[in-house]
Amino acid sequence: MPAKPAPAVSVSLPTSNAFAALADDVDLEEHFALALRLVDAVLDHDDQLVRKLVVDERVDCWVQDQQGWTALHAAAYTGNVDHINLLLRKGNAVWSMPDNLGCTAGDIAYSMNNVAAYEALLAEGVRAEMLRAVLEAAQAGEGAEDEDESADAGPEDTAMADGDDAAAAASTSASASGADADAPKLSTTSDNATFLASRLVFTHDSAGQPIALDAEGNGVMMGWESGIMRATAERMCDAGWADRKGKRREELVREEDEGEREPLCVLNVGFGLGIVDTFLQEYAPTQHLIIEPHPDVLAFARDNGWFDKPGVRFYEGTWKDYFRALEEGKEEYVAWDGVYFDTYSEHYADLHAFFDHLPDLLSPSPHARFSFFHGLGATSRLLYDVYTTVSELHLREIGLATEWCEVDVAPGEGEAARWEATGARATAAGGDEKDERTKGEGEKKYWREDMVGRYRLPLCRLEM
Ligand SMILES: C[S@@+](CC[C@H](N)C(=O)[O-])C[C@H]1O[C@@H](n2cnc3c(N)ncnc32)[C@H](O)[C@@H]1O
Repeated sequence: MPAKPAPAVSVSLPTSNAFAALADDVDLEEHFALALRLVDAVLDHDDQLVRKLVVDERVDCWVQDQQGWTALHAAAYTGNVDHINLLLRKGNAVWSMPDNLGCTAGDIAYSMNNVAAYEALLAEGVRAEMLRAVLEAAQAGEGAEDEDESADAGPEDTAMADGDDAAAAASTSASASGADADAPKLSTTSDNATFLASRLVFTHDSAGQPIALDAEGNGVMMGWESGIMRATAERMCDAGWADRKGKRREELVREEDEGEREPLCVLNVGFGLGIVDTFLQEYAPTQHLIIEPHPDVLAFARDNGWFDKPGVRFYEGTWKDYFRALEEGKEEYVAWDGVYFDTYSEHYADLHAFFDHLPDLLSPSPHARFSFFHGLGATSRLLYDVYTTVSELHLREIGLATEWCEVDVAPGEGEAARWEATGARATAAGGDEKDERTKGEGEKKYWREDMVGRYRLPLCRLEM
């Protein structure tokens, strides 16, 4: 956990665009010296100087010292809520800025047990992210209007106008045609179209667990996530359908045909290694639809017999394609008793957009449940708490109540077996020796258990 910062002796000048906002006649060295003085003034509890620097001198509160601390980190460390509020309201402090160890101010407050400071930063994060969602939705709406106006445009032009899809589709077509050699390289982890166009490797980690790696060596799905997937399937299905477990499928079908039992229909978005689908199969669902667009994942599923399982059907496309197909009447609406969402290289805005379809997807059964993989902001306590709250608020807006259950990810297994998210140690257990992706040195963790604690499993139901 973070230590008290060493005195700020020097700072390297960032190359951020924020400098564009500074007038030419401002002496930058002096500007940064003042900003660092602010960090010290906060640590010294010097209220007068803090106010003078923020209000009168209009010091830039986002400037970081050598440890990456801003004045906001310092205020979180001392637990001074007045300073936090002043920096956020009157300064231009950024609530989510990480220090050199990846800790936000909120993470510092949490580690110091500064409860009021943590709550102030959490409230700021929630406010900021709710506002961001509204702005993004408005922007996407404007994009849709532009799309209508340019109905005669070619496919690339219309794709440009479609919010998140736009950037992805436009960049894919640009790189495929080689039209824009200077365009920034998109990552398989953050751009869905780039991910879907890249090759995957299915191998094993050092503990012999199956893993799927993307073209940059990042884990798309890891066997150690089985605990989360088992708990998810059980939480989604046990309340209404536990008595299907262990029964022969033919018997269940007969009982359904004779009206003695309700059918069970489940929808899973994102197949990965098919782990959650394997647990869902324990309930022998009447219908089990899997939405999956990646050709390598589909081939993996086919090779492992998933296309031959009774009741299982694949929709081979993205979930956005699926909703388009529903609208165009190419797919039939089904009332789903269980819906699970766990895709890759998408953003919170995508998950939020998926939420909006839930009232049309979920069956009226009192046992119908929705869940999603909640790895949102899982590198920081504050970010994880912010996204837990924001997703719950967004679900409430569309009439879903959320219950959170904490899950220990890999009980009984050593720390080394957890959160392995790359092919770093894959070769030991039979990974492909020739593939560079299984030979990495570093281990990129997308989850920091030390910061975040246990996994939070969301379980959502329509409020009747
Ligand atoms: C993390 S894995 C899912 C793991 C799965 N829950 C399991 O238990 O094995 C994510 C999956 O989502 C798929 N995916 C990525 N983008 C998608 C999209 N836009 N629509 C649907 N599926 C998507 C990926 O190809 C991948 O198979």
